[in-house]
Amino acid sequence: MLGTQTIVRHWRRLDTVVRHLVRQQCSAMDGNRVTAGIIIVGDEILKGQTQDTNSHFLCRRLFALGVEVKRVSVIGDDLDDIATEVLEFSRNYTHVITSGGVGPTHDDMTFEGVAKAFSTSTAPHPELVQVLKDYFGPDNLDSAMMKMAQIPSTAKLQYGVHKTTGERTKYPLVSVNNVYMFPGVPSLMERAFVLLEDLFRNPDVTFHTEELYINRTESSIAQEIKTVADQFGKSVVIGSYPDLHNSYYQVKISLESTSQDQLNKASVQIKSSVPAGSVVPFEKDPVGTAAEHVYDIVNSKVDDTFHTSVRHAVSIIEQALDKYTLKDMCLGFNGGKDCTLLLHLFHAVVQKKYPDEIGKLQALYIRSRLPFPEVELFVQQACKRYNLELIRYEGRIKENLAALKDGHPNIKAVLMGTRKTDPYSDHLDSFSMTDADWPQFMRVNPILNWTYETVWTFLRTLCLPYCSLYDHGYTSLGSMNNTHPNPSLQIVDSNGIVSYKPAYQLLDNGNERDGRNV
Ligand SMILES: Cc1cc2nc3c(=O)[nH]c(=O)nc-3n(C[C@H](O)[C@H](O)[C@H](O)COP(=O)(O)OP(=O)(O)OC[C@H]3O[C@@H](n4cnc5c(N)ncnc54)[C@H](O)[C@@H]3O)c2cc1C
Ligand SMILES: [Co+2]
Ligand SMILES: [K+]
Ligand SMILES: [Mg+2]
Repeated sequence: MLGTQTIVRHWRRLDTVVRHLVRQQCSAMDGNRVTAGIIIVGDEILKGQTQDTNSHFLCRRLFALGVEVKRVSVIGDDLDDIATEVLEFSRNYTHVITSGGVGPTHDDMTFEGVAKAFSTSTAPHPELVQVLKDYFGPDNLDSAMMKMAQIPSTAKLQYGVHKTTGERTKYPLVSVNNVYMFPGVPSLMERAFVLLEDLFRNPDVTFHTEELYINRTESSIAQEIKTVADQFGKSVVIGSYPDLHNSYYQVKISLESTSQDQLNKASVQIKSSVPAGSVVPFEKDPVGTAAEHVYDIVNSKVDDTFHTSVRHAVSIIEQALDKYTLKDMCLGFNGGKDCTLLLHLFHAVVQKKYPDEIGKLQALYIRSRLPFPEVELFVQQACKRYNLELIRYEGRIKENLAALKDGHPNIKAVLMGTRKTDPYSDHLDSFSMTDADWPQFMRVNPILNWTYETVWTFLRTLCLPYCSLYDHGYTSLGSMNNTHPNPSLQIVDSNGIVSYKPAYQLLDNGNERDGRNV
């Protein structure tokens, strides 16, 4: 006798085989092609009041998923036009993606248009009604909003899944047959698409990609890149993206191909045609790879100043983590280069010690009287990047440390980016209690003996983001009223125009604080 489970198992296997055969058959018929048509819906686009950027976004993403976009159509908010276009696209392409016309106002007609294309009508979808209630709150739900739940009777709701958290999105996408109806607002459309893109992926096409980072202006290399792009034609798609605010490169060149071999050839070609030394190493995700890269340095056999400094700092942070829990500790963070590198080391050590559940690091930011907006912005960005719990005060350090004692009695130790060359710091040890007349905290100083040069070697070899002021000649940051670019970095061109070299080019360690009055 066969048990139920066995039958189910056999049935599943048979099902898999059948599916496989069907897929092979289909692939043979259409040569593994997955196609798409995009319909952009909106009067405002046809009138030139809004520029359509959604089709560009969709084309780029679909291409990367191995989907051939065959046609993009822009139509107005007209029921019959929508119905006609959707029906035709639906017959001709594997996937149809519409953008726009799914909102609550009278001119949003995509759902009705799609219903008409498939000879059905719209009706309130109970699950979507509930979603709308949860999303907007039952009190904010007027009849106009309820219109968004009026969808074709044969519609399906597609929920996206966040790739990192595995969480399901709150708001679903509506689809009928092979037609997927996205919102028109670019940020909403992009977010929804990214989470649902597996619906469209062509499993038979693999895209190989590479990115090259070049520290020259885009115009100075444009001709060389064009020559390579022309030579490889459609076999390697080459894109060029300037970045005006990156500390490491000026242009990102992206290469995409279905052939790894062709991709490699194009990459070699580009590297040999741009000026020597202009292709720079760049790490896109320094935070995610922090532990890996930091411990590579720690475990390497090299014994120069840089490696010894990193090794020593890591061991101090590890000792601190043996003595204190994450809740007992915070990092003194004011956006400067020293605590920026320390933040990275701290993150790396915690990532290594608790790989599964990296807790939130606490950071203490005592905002100065006149902070640079660049510093404020950088602190915000760092919080996001490293997922920091920011404790923020304003004014004098000593008074705010007293406030910290009251407000956060759990905090016993503060990691600090102090170096011996800082004022009043040459007597400090790796672990030093605050002075007797200060609120009592253990100051943990992992980088006391680091030199200016080592600080920059660390930041730059790990491609860490740092406050943009350092790229404009500032070498030490205080308040706006007492900090200037460092005079030894000044350059004056033949027209008398003054500019400053970046901080990491300062040669003499002795004059790091020359741009500060205090
Ligand atoms: C937690 C803490 C404890 C201190 N204890 C003492 C003490 O016992 N005796 C004493 O005389 N002075 C103490 N100070 C003041 C300290 O010595 C410096 O005056 C102050 O850090 C500014 O120094 P700087 O500009 O030379 O160095 P910076 O290079 O600006 O600062 C050194 C490091 O201090 C931390 N830090 C500096 N300013 C801030 C800020 N606004 N918010 C958060 N973190 C900051 C950062 O980790 C930074 O890397 C303390 C400061 C802090 C933040
Ligand atoms: Co700038
Ligand atoms: K740049
Ligand atoms: Mg400093």
